[in-house]
Amino acid sequence: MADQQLFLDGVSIALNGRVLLAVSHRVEVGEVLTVMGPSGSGKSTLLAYIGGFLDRAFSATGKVFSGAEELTVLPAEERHAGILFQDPLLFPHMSVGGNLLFAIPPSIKGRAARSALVQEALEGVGLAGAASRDPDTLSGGQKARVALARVLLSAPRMLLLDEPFSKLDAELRSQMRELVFAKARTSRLPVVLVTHDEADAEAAGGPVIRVGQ
Ligand SMILES: Nc1ncnc2c1ncn2[C@@H]1O[C@H](COP(=O)(O)OP(=O)(O)OP(=O)(O)O)[C@@H](O)[C@H]1O
Repeated sequence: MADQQLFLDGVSIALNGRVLLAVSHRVEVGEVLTVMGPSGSGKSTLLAYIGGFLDRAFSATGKVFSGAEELTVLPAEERHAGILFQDPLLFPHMSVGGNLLFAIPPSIKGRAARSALVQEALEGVGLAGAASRDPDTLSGGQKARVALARVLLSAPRMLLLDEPFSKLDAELRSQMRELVFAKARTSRLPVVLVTHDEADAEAAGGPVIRVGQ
């Protein structure tokens, strides 16, 4: 289901009768659309609308398409949005491999096939051999890589990034950006990135939308 452009068709989101943001944009495969704006301007809310988990406090109009398919008529679990937040949100009671196995769609059967996908995903983020590790023993940067591997294994149609680099120090941050954007290109996924950091927008290299100004 990758390889589909993401189309935000006249999306407008309001809170208590006031429009927070309005966006119309086609995000191409491998492209990163960066959304910037002050705190409270509705950036995370836009990702929630795309992903299908908008809180009822908001009212929204406009459609979201993945290729020709309208997502806004589908429940969140059928939209296949891959989301990364500030926090990697790994399950602490599972090994790294367990966290990754959990994300693989059930349509992929067979223990050996699933296990091979986990190994491949870990190699792809520079963590070969980490499957048996306990997430609590990983550094912040390593956890972020596991979260990336996990979201890619879930066969998403797009990546929605809610400040996923903001807790990393400068060097890790720049490495992680490059890795995420490279994976989006090779996995043929459109990306929406929410950030406060101009350097993120620059590294993303795509269009930038400024909201709440
Ligand atoms: N569940 C909710 N019910 C009511 N208001 C909410 C709810 N969630 C967020 N808000 C409000 O909606 C507005 C937009 O919030 P949102 O989290 O989208 O902003 P943001 O631009 O992502 O901010 P930040 O940069 O601080 O993460 C804010 O004024 C926030 O207080």
